[in-house]
Amino acid sequence: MSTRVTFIGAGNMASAIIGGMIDSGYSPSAITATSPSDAFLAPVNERYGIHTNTDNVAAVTQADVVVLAVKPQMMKEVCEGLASVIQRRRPLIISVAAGLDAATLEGWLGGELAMVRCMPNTPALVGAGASGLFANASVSDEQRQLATELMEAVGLVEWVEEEALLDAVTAVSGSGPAYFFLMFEAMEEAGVKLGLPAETARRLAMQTAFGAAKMAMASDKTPAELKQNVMSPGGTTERAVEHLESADLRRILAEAMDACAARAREMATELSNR
Ligand SMILES: NC(=O)C1=CN([C@@H]2O[C@H](COP(=O)(O)OP(=O)(O)OC[C@H]3O[C@@H](n4cnc5c(N)ncnc54)[C@H](O)[C@@H]3O)[C@@H](O)[C@H]2O)C=CC1
Ligand SMILES: O=C(O)[C@@H]1CCC=N1
Repeated sequence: MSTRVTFIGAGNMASAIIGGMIDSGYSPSAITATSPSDAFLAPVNERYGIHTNTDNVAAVTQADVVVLAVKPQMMKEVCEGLASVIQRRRPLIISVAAGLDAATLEGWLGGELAMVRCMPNTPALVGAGASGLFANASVSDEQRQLATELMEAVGLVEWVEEEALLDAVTAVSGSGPAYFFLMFEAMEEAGVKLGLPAETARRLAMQTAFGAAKMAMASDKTPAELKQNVMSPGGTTERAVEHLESADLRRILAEAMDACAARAREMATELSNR
């Protein structure tokens, strides 16, 4: 029998992981998602044919794995409501919440548990996610393997051995899709100013990002070498890249990612003191 997975929350991140799991062959009948309102559940039910439930406690009574996928601000209330059934049943807990540490979640869930913290990203929806995972000391090798299999169903998995490094993962890949979407918006706008139809500029920008990522992943060369290969001496790319470097794109990105990781730490403090 396949592992029964219950998602608490059926929003962007849960739907992305569920969609990816189903595309990669997970049985919809082994997956349940919850939300307080049927309005959120109807789309995942119709789209994926999974079980849905507005009652969190009922939804975890048969679960082998419980994925906590509500907003960090909702997590305390949700965990406290689940504590007794979770302590009785002791499933593997996987939390995808940004900035909430395992010890705080265990406290809200009534005590020591096997817990994996996962920082996924929304491209999980198309099987191209990137997740950073951390396991607390109660997680067995078998459970680690289970978490790896679950998240590998929706993309790349990288384990980190220090929980604090999940904030760095958040800065790189958890929030990272938004940086690239921003680039698409900006490249489309700039392409339109140069005379292209918006749709043409958007398609070209997206295909270029896709091609660059695919090529970099398949190549033995470093990104610096691949960049150099595009930059003919005295040519067009050189001019553009010089402009990006002198406008300090690297510093801007580093500062944005520092701010992201700092916000994850700040959320941890704010939320654990509630
Ligand atoms: N959106 C993203 O790109 C990423 C989000 N995350 C994390 O995923 C978690 C969820 O974020 P999103 O999916 O973006 O939020 P969302 O707002 O799209 O989804 C939250 C879901 O929780 C449900 N919910 C609210 N109260 C509930 C309750 N009492 N019981 C059960 N369900 C309840 C809502 O109905 C909704 O379906 C957050 O903790 C976030 O930090 C992590 C990585 C990336
Ligand atoms: O913005 C957020 O807080 C969540 C966590 C990483 C991506 N989205």
